[in-house]
Amino acid sequence: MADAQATPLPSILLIGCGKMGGAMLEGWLAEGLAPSVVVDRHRDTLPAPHRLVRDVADLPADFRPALIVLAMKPQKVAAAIAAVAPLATHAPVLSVLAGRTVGGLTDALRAHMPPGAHPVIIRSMPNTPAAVGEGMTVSYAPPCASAAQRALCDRVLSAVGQTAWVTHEDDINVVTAISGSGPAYVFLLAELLEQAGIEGGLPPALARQIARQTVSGAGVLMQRSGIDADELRRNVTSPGGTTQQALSVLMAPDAWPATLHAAVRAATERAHELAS
Ligand SMILES: NC(=O)c1ccc[n+]([C@@H]2O[C@H](COP(=O)([O-])OP(=O)(O)OC[C@H]3O[C@@H](n4cnc5c(N)ncnc54)[C@H](OP(=O)(O)O)[C@@H]3O)[C@@H](O)[C@H]2O)c1
Ligand code: PRO
Repeated sequence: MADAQATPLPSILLIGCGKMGGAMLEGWLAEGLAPSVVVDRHRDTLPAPHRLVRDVADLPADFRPALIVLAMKPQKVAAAIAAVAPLATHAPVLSVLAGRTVGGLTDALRAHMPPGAHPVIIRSMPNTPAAVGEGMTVSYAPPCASAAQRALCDRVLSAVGQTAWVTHEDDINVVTAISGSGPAYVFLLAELLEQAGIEGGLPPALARQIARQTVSGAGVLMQRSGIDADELRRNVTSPGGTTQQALSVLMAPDAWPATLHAAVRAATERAHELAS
């Protein structure tokens, strides 16, 4: 979260301002981003002094960002590489692309750089709660990244939530399957609870209200109390009561424990497949 004593947010080139790039940008704008440039085909407006362009071919010639953030779909990065390469000789590149490796991105950029030039790529996996300053971002910095470049990325990412670092790049794929994709699993839980309420005969508006507030209230309780999740679960579970009955279904070995582990494995494998 924002730290009043922290250094100001630097000037950024953000390429791709959709669900994830847009979520991070919300947080950065709220915290006073230095004059920056956003590249996106779909965004309509950006408050001054920031500049919005539709295509990397339209980057202002005078613009020298302190950090380049890649936030397009992994399959779309190739189209931006040639335009990014000249800027990446001066500024580190923070990639939030699922699966794409530091080595793959480095090779792609170097193909458009003078001989001997070496871009610095920091690979991060944020999540969309960044939009409200409650993100979780885990990053990997290769050995060629300086302490200052790493600190710069941490400053930018910690403006939109919590940060952590891993020392093995491969761990980012598991992180992707848990905290990167994880908000979707939680939102699915809210959807299913709402549907169950409607099927149980509740008015739809009430089913929606209780599902949403239960998911968000439980999250806030977990965060503020610092109590372990299993203890918080036991606090809800009266012996012989309703919760125990429900949990005997959900916690059966072939139910949530198996399903969630299989889901995380599937997402991790997909992150590996996207690697290049
Ligand atoms: N969504 C998440 O929860 C999440 C979490 C962690 C990481 N990520 C990563 O973040 C990246 C973006 O995901 P997203 O869900 O935010 O995708 P998204 O909503 O599709 O946003 C990407 C945006 O970038 C635009 N774009 C891509 N290349 C461009 C270019 N060369 N010039 C101008 N605009 C360009 C896209 O426009 P077009 O559609 O027209 O190309 C789109 O508006 C992915 O690599 C993903 O792995 C996402
Ligand atoms: N969204 C991206 C995906 O689904 C990466 C994590 C969350 O691939």
